[in-house]
Amino acid sequence: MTETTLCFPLRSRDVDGGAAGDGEPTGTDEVLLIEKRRGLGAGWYNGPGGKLEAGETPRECAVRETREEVGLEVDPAALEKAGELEFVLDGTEHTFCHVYRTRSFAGEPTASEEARPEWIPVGEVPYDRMWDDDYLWLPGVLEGRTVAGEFRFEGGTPLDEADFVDHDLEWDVDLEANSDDRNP
Ligand SMILES: Nc1nc2c([nH]c(=O)n2[C@H]2C[C@H](O)[C@@H](COP(=O)(O)OP(=O)(O)OP(=O)(O)O)O2)c(=O)[nH]1
Repeated sequence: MTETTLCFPLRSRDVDGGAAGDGEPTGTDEVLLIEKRRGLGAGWYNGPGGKLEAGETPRECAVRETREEVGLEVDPAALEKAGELEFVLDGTEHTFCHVYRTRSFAGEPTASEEARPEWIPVGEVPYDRMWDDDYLWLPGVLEGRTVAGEFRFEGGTPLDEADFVDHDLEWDVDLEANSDDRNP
């Protein structure tokens, strides 16, 4: 079983010209996604993230991966735990993923060998170019909700070539109580 993280940085954008065309600013939320260039899920959009290193907490991992992949410095204390997702492959737990969101970060996203970053309005997230389960949980996470989910895949490794077959989801769970961390 691999323990991983995902981090979804969010920002508000003021856009001129509301529906009424009265020039009133309208807020729209954007999320920083990456187009993953290599490894598991290459070619698909996702949040920055990756595998925990030895001795690292999930929160530390989310901060490090976001820095390494897109050069954004997120504030660990302000990372909000948004989800805990289990990916099961052929009946065996394959990956446990800690999901975070944040509005507190510094710097400008920059492309790396691993990732091409892109700010995308939350209503325009390209679910057809993401993992097959993401449309089930990411919209709620981007709205500020918390989720615990199990997603079952079949068809052997690698996980990103297996078929997504079914899932269980629980919303508005108390993740802080579970704590950051299955890591001792
Ligand atoms: N959004 C989303 N992310 C997923 C799903 N399944 C899954 O493993 N992930 C995440 C967990 C990890 O953050 C990421 C896997 O990337 P990774 O960075 O660990 O894998 P990699 O092979 O590129 O690893 P590395 O060589 O860079 O260490 O994908 C899914 O169904 N949806």
